[in-house]
Amino acid sequence: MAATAFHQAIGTLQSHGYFSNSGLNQENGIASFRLISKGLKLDTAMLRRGTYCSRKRSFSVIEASASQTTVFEPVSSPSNDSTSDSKKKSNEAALILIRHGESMWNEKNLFTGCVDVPLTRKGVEEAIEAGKRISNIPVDMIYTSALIRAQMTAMLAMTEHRRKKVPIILHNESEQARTWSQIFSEETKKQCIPVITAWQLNERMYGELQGLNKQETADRYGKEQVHVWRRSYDTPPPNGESLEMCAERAVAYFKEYIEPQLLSGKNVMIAAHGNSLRSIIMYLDKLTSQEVISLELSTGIPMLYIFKEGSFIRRGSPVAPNEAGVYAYTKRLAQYRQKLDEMLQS
Ligand SMILES: O=C(O)[C@H](O)COP(=O)(O)O
Repeated sequence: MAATAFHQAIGTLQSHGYFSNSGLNQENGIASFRLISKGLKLDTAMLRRGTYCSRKRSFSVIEASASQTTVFEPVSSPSNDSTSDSKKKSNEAALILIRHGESMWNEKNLFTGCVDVPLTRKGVEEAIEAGKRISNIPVDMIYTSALIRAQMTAMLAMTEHRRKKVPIILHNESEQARTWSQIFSEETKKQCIPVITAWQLNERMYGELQGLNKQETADRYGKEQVHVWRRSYDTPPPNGESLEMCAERAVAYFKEYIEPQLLSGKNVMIAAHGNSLRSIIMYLDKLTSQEVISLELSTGIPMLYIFKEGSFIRRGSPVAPNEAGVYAYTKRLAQYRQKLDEMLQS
């Protein structure tokens, strides 16, 4: 039955000119075809037999691909529901930065860098505690590195958010990943927060120090030399990245992809790493290469910035979900908190 319906759907699409002459190549129940739709040449879409049999669903798959949308458009929170461009420019937006919770190699005091290690139980608890602290602050989009310790931190923190939107990691690594992760309910999409993973936000690559014990390394090379490798701006560890080299990818990504979202009024959380975040904070706070040496970030502590008219105002770390100070920072945060209270009391 599914096969027949599948062929009917494909036939319908074919009759509407959705296919080029390449036709269909059906193996193992997978039909791969080139789509020519609405003048847009679409990448080959992979459809699994029986999943997209209904004609409507096939069109929705194509429309989604045609518009090249991500899985869903982030819905702006009450605090920034303005639409006109001029209002967007005056929008405030909250930016939350959070270094991942304690990792298993933090616990062992090993240099980690780009090695993909998970959180410890303490790191999980730190992430949940961080979520409590930001539970009343609006989050419309989440960016994490490609490393699991940052992704775990973001997802665990959001379990504590009072808005109860569902963070969903976007999969754009292939057309199939994009197609197979489609959401077919507009209402459900509104209850989701897109999570974008970016290697550019990965921890600085620690080169030949990765996996070495930090104390043993200091004993071997000297405390001063290790401090220079760990905290200086332009001195890389052996065959690794300096903070400057890390900034060249992390800050560039922030400026190109994250800052435009803030400018449009989207509230953003970034879950990343000690050094990739140091490089971003150096940009936000306009620190010199001398000042950044003393910048240290603890694991799992959220930091709040308010982005307004192109400037970043550092607001420190909310120490509690009901900390009055957090909501005194801007009217919009106070309004959002009030709407949350009303929504949860109704
Ligand atoms: O990569 C690591 O080892 C940690 O994430 C940060 O290490 P650091 O505090 O030595 O920069």
